[in-house]
Amino acid sequence: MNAVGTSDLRGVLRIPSFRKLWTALAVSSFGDWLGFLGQTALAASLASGHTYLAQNFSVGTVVFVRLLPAVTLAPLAGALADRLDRRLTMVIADIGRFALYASIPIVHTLWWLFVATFLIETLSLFWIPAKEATVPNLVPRERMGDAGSLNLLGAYGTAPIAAAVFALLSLLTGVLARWIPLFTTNRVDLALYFDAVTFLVSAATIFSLREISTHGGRRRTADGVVTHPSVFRSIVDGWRFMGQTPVVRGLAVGMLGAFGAAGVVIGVATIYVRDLGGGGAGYGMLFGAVFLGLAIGMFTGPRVLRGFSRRRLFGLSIAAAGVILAATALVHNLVLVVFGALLLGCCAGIAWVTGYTLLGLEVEDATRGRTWATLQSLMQVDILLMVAAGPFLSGGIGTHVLRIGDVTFPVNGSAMTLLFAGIGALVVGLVAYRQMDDRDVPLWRDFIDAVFGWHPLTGRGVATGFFVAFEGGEGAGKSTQVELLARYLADRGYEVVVSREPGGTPLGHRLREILLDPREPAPSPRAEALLYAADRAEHVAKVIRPALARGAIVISDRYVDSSLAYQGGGRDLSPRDVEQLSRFATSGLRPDLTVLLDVPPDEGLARTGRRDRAPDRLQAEDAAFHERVRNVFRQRAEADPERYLVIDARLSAADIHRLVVQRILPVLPFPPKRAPRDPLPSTAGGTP
Ligand SMILES: Nc1ncnc2c1ncn2[C@@H]1O[C@H](COP(=O)(O)OP(=O)(O)OP(=O)(O)O)[C@@H](O)[C@H]1O
Ligand SMILES: Cc1cn([C@H]2C[C@H](O)[C@@H](COP(=O)(O)O)O2)c(=O)[nH]c1=O
Repeated sequence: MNAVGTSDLRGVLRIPSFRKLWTALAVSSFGDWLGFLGQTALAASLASGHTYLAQNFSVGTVVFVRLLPAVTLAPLAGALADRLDRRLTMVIADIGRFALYASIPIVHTLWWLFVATFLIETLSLFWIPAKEATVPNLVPRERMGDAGSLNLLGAYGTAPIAAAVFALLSLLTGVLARWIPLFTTNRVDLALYFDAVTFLVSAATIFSLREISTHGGRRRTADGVVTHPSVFRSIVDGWRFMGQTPVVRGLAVGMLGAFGAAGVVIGVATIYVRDLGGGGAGYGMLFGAVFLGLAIGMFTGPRVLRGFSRRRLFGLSIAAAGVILAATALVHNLVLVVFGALLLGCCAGIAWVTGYTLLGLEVEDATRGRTWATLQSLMQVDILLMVAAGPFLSGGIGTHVLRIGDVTFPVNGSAMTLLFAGIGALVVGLVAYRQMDDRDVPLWRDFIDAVFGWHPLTGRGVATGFFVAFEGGEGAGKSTQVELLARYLADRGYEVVVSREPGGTPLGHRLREILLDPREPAPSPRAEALLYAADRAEHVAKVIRPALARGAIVISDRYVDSSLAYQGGGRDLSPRDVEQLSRFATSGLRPDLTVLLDVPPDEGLARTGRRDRAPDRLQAEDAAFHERVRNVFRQRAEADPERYLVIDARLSAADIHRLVVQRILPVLPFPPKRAPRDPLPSTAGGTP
């Protein structure tokens, strides 16, 4: 899976498991769009003998019941999806949707159409979070942006195809009706049967995908026992998790703000174009420009700004969309407005694909489904409210003329509403930016680095670097492997910075003595956690971030996971407290890869015992302590396989080194700055 080298979308599709999942997504999204067209057409046709109002009402009711499950049941479905076997959930949801779609033309009544539509959408609520939570398990971390773009293509690019197929099937039905009387009475039956089959195809594709994780948000206690939190507990956790994690909070604020503004735009766009003197064509052009901009933003934005911090990009693109929307609202010229709509769509596209990618990368596997579902339901309520509120506000403001001297300016409610929406998006974007900012590098420098690949003052390359942490119990062989890897990469021309915790800085060196020297008075567990955090804060600020900003590879002997394992597991402090402390110390900096050297504690301790110095404070802890430490390390790695490489540390040092090199080489995001000292060995990871 890691061997995908190029950055194009086809590269992601070369990952067989992701290709299958994507095929299922595209087929079932196609089915969704086709189903929407079929359901609304059938609703109109079943009410065709009634008044014009009744026909509208029945179509409106279908749309309403389609949205209802997402608004009311999404968090519950997300929480359940995290607890269920993902593959089975998707297969059952697809088979259910097949049966329900096929039943609609058979039962052929309005009430069953409503009930079946509700049930179909409820099943989709289980399918979507299971799929969302699966993607990061199949795609390497650095390809998540491409995977997000492809998923969007699968989800929305199938809409026009579905519309074309629907039109073709309607024509075909017209022809068939000459011979088969069944098709005379109803012209959408064939489309609905065809649609049902698409879900069977999706079910079969998912069924063959063995790589999908079968676990959900199961919790393990320190001794490895699996426990199941209640559904209620899962939902409460999901809400609390969203509120307490700055990145997810920033994501939620940004997405809700952006969708709210989009809802307002959708609500008042028709009136706005009419106010500008445009007709249907102008309206079409405006929407075409937004969608074209969205596509451009989604596909080119993440590539052009590849080195730019995703967290920064998310808030900034929303803020930029807000500025463009507000400026567009003040321009009374349809051509300029269409141009503004293109730029607006571009920023919205970047924001969407970045937010989607961040959700996959920053939210833990166990809570990803529920976070996504909670966000989705909030966004749907948000957009519905705003679509309704937009025209209401616009109508309330009415139309006025502003006179300054001899010059007059039309002040219309629609434009004012767009102006407010733009200002709202700007504020929300800036709030999200502040919540999520993860870099000390000034924004302008980050931007120039990302766009041009160099910095005009320093002449150095893109400020991304690569960060590897080695973790494991006592005597696992971390220092040995850090040294081997550093030498290997430096020989290949990379700038490598080797460091360790505690003790990677002068301050850290003094803290290390206090923390580990058994002659020093033992700090209380909380004080110990704070001292490790202080060491880390200094290490990140003075060593790691500056090196990454230069584009170096940083290799650290221990990092955050050691605190979670030793203080959170060994000392039994609250893992959440330790995690928050670490996040504060690192301002969210996470390794690109963590290599966990897993060794039974007695074996590792025996290795350290061969040294001629006395055991330090933590080495001197009892066997149960070290067993808890090992369990936490293993649980963390198990929960996030994309970020971890777990190696049995009982292998020889040379074998371990070869495995590390094999994993790391394909994922390094940049070539070495200078030519290698030796030619590369023919097999990755030549024995040291
Ligand atoms: N794969 C290996 N197999 C056997 N012995 C090893 C292996 N790797 C390292 N060693 C030996 O084990 C001892 C501990 O190695 P090292 O210092 O690299 O581990 P460490 O994880 O950094 O230890 P600590 O946690 O105490 O800092 C050293 O004597 C080293 O030579
Ligand atoms: C970073 C970190 C370390 N520890 C412990 C783990 C080890 O016992 C020592 C470091 O010793 P080493 O020889 O350098 O491996 O410190 C910890 O308890 N918490 C931490 O965050």
